[in-house]
Amino acid sequence: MISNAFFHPLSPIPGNKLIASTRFFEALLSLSGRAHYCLPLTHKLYGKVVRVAPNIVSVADKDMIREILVTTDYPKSAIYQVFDFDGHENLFSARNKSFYKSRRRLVAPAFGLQYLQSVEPLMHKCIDGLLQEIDGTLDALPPGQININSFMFRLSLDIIGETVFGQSFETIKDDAHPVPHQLEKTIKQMMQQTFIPWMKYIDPFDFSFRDFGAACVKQRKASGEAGRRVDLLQYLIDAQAKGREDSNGGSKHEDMACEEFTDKVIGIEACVFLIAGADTAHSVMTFTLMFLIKHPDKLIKLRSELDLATATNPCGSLPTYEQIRKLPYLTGCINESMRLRPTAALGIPRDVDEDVVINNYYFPKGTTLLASPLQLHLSEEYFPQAAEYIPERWIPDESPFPPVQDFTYYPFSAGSRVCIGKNFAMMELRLILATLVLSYDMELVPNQREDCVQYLTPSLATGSYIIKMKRRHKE
Ligand code: HEM
Repeated sequence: MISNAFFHPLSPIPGNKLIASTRFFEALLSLSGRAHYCLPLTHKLYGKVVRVAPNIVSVADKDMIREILVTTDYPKSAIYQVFDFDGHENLFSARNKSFYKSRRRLVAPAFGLQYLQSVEPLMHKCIDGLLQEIDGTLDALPPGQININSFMFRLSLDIIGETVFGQSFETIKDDAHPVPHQLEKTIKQMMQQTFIPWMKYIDPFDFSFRDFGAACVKQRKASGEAGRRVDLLQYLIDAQAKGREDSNGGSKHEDMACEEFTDKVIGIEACVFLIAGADTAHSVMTFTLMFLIKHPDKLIKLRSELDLATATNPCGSLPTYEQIRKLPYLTGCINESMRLRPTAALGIPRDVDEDVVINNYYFPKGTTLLASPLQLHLSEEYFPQAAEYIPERWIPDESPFPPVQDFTYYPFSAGSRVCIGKNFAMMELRLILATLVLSYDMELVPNQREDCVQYLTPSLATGSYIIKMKRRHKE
């Protein structure tokens, strides 16, 4: 510990010597889900670049973040190995850049705006199911108190089920489907085994959800032309077929990833979308509603914008994406929520692959750099009144503040490894928020706990946020 604290090549980096000398505190805070409370404090005490474990440095300097994520684009950290579900890298876990490039090229068009618009009816179907369940709960449980956190969690799972696996998990109706439970357990195990690797011998991963992914691929293929659907699974299956065709035709696909794009691999990538796409959207949705309910003036303003945009819709019909996708206040409300509660609050880990000096700091090969969004998102220097929820700051004509600077805000990461599901997520978030705000009057239920735990994503420590909801009757 003494050697780590005082004689390690990273010891000149500011930070608490005791914390920096061992992984104990990192493990303690991460496993308790409370590290996000300490990280800002550490930066406040020691500055924008802070050593937080023997080999790990948290960085909250926008120019260094650009260097780490974009300019040099350091590879993802070895920590991601824990996401190699079958011992092979996948889109999320890939550290090998050439493998990653070819896999992303194969998968990315499925997340292009054009293709995504074709999955809109599937999202609508799930959102419609949500409204029915909320209405049912409101009828059954006057005075209309709803745990919106639970509804958002279940809805985000169902949307991924419907759009990625070709079948909803129907969690909005009941908790019976095994996959979400297996997934929750596996994520907990992953966190644990990042710090305590030998736990894998005592509590091995439950990989049954991986078999579910493969079974969905098999089932889709077996159903032939009649079973075709416009969803992400179909896109991946078609991409596989196209890759094989190219190879057979002599014009062998330039990348190896196609040949390796087996049914099993497609199933695993689908599970990756489930892990990366369900909890993230759930937490953003819950926090956005929470902020709006606590700021009724903002909620009224958002509703006016939505009412105007959907004025010609027949009563009871859901807003279409075309109607809402460019609404500035709707986007501002979501952006502002992701600023205050970024998903990757503990930082985006990248490994330095050779000895380097960045901004006069020396980092030996093997250092893990955490690009920390939380610190920048909450910085008064870049976001005046940083602790306040002010969606107007995202609308140039309305913002009382200077424009948001590059690399001070990156809720979806940045550079080559930016979230592939960003367009998907924004579409989902806009559709859900617009529908709820148009359909219900919502009110705060005071005196609830709002503290968060942060594992892969932030979530409410109690797992609950109750709001008062009432079906809206338009004047
Ligand atoms: C509001 C919702 C979302 C947020 C805030 C979010 C945020 C992020 C962030 C910060 C990363 C970088 C993580 C890292 O480097 O460790 C990421 C990566 C990723 N996200 Fe999202 N995400 C969201 C929704 C989704 C959805 C809906 C999907 C898929 C359906 C998805 C799929 C992925 C994948 C596959 C990656 C890895 C990309 C790569 O490494 O190239 N995300 N996301």
